[in-house]
Amino acid sequence: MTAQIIDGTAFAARLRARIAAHVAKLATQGITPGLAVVLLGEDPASQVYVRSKGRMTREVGMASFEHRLPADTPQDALLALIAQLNADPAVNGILVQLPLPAGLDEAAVINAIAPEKDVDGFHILNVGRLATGQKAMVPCTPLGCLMLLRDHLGSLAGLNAVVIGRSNIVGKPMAQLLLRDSATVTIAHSRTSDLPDLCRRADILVAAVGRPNFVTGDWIRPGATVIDVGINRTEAGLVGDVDRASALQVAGALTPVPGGVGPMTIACLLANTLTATARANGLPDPEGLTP
Ligand SMILES: Nc1nc2c(c(=O)[nH]1)N[C@@H](CN(C=O)c1ccc(C(=O)N[C@@H](CCC(=O)O)C(=O)O)cc1)CN2
Repeated sequence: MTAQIIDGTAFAARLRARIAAHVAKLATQGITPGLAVVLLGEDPASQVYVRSKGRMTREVGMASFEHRLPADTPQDALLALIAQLNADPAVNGILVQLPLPAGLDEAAVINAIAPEKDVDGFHILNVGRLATGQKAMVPCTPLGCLMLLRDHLGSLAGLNAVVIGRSNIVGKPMAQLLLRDSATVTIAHSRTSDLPDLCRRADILVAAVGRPNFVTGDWIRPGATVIDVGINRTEAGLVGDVDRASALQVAGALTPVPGGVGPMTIACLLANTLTATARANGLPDPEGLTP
């Protein structure tokens, strides 16, 4: 068997085109969605992501506000900037690029963002809303994975899903979204016993562990849909958490790295910014952009 490659780059481009059409419609009502991105320090990968976010925000017709601060910015100054963005009516979405430099309290920073502008979906209120099935802002990477899964599989109801990784950014919200779609969900992690055997029972396998080529073909149930969230920079270049060559022989479908989940992250950030703008203006949620 040779797995189908799920083309996240193409899907994300179509999603951004739909978002641009929504933004153009809002412009006729005098509304321009605004996204503020805050970057602290000089982490090279974060700089690339923030630059891409700014470019794609402008490409869909939204206003982009970039705030670049030194790595040694005191927490008080960062919280003061967030308070200013919370109060700014031109800003509908606020994102603080992670990871933060050492010494800053990530939870305090995230929870200082107004929940309705928290387009990352990391604020404790949005986490709780997602967990209890209420209207929330949903983290971008898992939302992108869900869109790819629904597009490929249709209904996820009754399918066995295994999520490897329990991070707040990907693993936990991914599990919540799969559960919401009536999959039977197991979250696995470094202490899970007999992980390969557990994975072999999965119709949907999501790998979000941050270890290059961790999941090999012999862990995969024949025909399973495999979502690779890993972005690992190695001497061999950028690789995922899934060993592509062996996985392709067994899986039914696989997201590649690069070009799978990664591009969906920024497209879903724009989707969330549009959703936040619609809600701020008392308009219905744009169709197909929220779970
Ligand atoms: N505040 C946040 N910080 C971080 C998030 C996030 O969602 N919110 N996620 C990641 C980084 N990230 C966006 O910020 C991100 C990662 C990867 C990609 C992407 O397009 N990847 C490409 C490869 C690009 C490359 O060469 O590096 C791909 O997989 O095809 C976009 C955004 C951590 N921080």
